[in-house]
Parts: sequence; structure tokens; C-alpha cells
Amino acid sequence: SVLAGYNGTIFAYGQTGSGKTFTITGGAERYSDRGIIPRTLSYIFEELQKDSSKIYTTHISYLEIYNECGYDLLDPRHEASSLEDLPKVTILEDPDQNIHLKNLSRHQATTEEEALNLLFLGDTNRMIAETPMNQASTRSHCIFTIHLSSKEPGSATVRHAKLHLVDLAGSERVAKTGVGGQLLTEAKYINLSLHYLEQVIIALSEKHRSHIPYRNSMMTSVLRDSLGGNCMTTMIATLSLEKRNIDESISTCRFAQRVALIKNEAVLNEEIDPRLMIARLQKEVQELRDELALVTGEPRTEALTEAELL
Ligand SMILES: Nc1ncnc2c1ncn2[C@@H]1O[C@H](COP(=O)(O)OP(=O)(O)OP(=O)(O)O)[C@@H](O)[C@H]1O
Repeated sequence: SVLAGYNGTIFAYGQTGSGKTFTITGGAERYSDRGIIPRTLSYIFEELQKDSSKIYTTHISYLEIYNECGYDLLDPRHEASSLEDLPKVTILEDPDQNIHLKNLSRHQATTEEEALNLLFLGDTNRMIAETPMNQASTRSHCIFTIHLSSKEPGSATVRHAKLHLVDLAGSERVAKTGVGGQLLTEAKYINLSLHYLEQVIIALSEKHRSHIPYRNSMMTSVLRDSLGGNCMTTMIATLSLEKRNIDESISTCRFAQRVALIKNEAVLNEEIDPRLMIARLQKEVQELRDELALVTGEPRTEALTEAELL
């Protein structure tokens, strides 16, 4: 569907250690353990190669949300600076309530290999930022986005689709983890943002709710379109098999049950490329002028007459 111009989101939700990263990114050791991101990239580029009827452009962005702040995992300055020194990714909203992310870079990928390199670069940057006290991978939300545009040669209509592949932070409750200091702060932020995610899901699953509280957290703002809007969304619930985690597993299943109640309406994202439209109209005007000159025998000048200007 993304190839056809629809937005998509796949997100993994579950407690720490239940397999979210394994599902979304994959295990590092074996090729057969690769996750949804490398498999998706492989599928997309294979399909793009097969379809010579359209011109496709693919861009990648990789956002990390840590303690309610957004960071660009593909920022070239990453290697030289620590996470906190990088410019924060901020949310801008246009008059049509579309979300734009400032300071989040988009990188063109023309092959599967280039796209995979961007994934590895982002994951490496994520690991560099980790210290024993700050295991960002478990305490941050990560959103890998594939932006795909397509158009037929000569056509002015462009289709834009984006696919978010999301690895959420662990969903366990603070009380159980029994931590203090920085870990407690992080846990509070995670709980708060997952709580806001839950609030949004609850609001969306209840009919007749006119206000959906997307703005409460960065993650719900970024995923606004994916959760209740123009998007085909899939949630993967990851569960721990251990008996002591039964409460968390039940809570994950309850969350999944609520998410399953949401009905989204995805529409094709088509727009007219203004530059192509202008070029096409200019060509048409020229042809009509030539035709007119031929019929009347009077060559037309480029300058508009006073009457035309009025
Ligand atoms: N299906 C699986 N098969 C084999 N190993 C798995 C599977 N799922 C998870 N693992 C292993 O379990 C461990 C924890 O998984 P993972 O890091 O994906 O959990 P997580 O839910 O992302 O945790 P966190 O919230 O801390 O990021 C990893 O070592 C991973 O390799």
C-alpha cells in the first residue's frame, strides 16, 4: 500500500526485553534474524526495480525521542557530540494542522544498500549515546521513516507516502522497576508518554469523542497521522513468557485490544507538482499563441496588453 501512495505505520509495544527491537530492527548475529526494517527495505527496493512505469524517490529519516526531546539519529555531527549537545528536533504545525519536524534530516537512498547503511548509522549513533546509566535503546522511542514519492514520467501528479517503523520504549510501570535518580526520571518520562499514547488510543476507540489529546507528548504528535488519521497502522504486541511478568503481559494485551478497535481511513496522498504544472501550462500557452498567430497572421509579442493586465 505504501508503494501505491498510502501512509503506513508498524509499531512494537511491550515491556523491556520482550523483543520489540528484535522484531523491528532484528538480531545482529544471523541474517535470518533480520527485523521488519531491513525486510521492508529489501521488499520496497525489489518492487521499485520491477516497476519501470514510475519514477520513485526514497528518503530516510530516523528520529529518537528521549525524555520528551527529539534527536536526529542521522545527524552527521552525532559522532562528535553527545546526544544533549545536538540540536533538538522540534515540532511545527502548519495552518492545516500538518506536523513538520524541524532539525530532522532526510537522506536520499537510491538502493537497498544505501538505505541499510542509514539504518546502521542511526543504530550506531544510538549506541554511542548509551552509557551504563543511560541505556537509551530501552528508554527511548525510535521512529525509522521511509518517505516514498512516485510519479509517472511526464505527469504532474506526485504521490507521497511515508512508512513509520516504530520501536517504543519499554512499557513497564515505575513502581515495579524500583529505581532512583536519572533512571527514575527516564522511567517517568516513558510512563508519561506511554500514558499519553494510551489516552489517545482510548479517545480514538470511543466513538463521539471530538477532542483527541495528541499534543500532550512528542510521540503522539509525531504519530498523530498514524494513530487516528490517514494511515494504515499495525501494532505488534511483544510479550514475555515468564510467569512473573504476567501482569505486564495482560496490560500489553489490553492495550492491543483497544488499538484494534480504532478504525482509520487511509487515502491516497496525491498532489500536483506546481513546477511541472507551470511548465505544462506555459507550453500550452505557447502552442495556442503559435496557433493564433498562424490564423490571424499577426505575430504575438510576449508583452501583455493593457487590457490583458486589467
Ligand atoms: N523472537 C526472538 N528470538 C530470539 N531472541 C529474541 C527474540 N525476541 C527477543 N530476543 C532476544 O531477547 C533480548 C531482548 O529483546 P529486545 O532487545 O528486542 O527487547 P525489547 O523489547 O526491545 O527491550 P527494550 O524495551 O529494553 O528495548 C535480546 O537479546 C534479543 O536478541
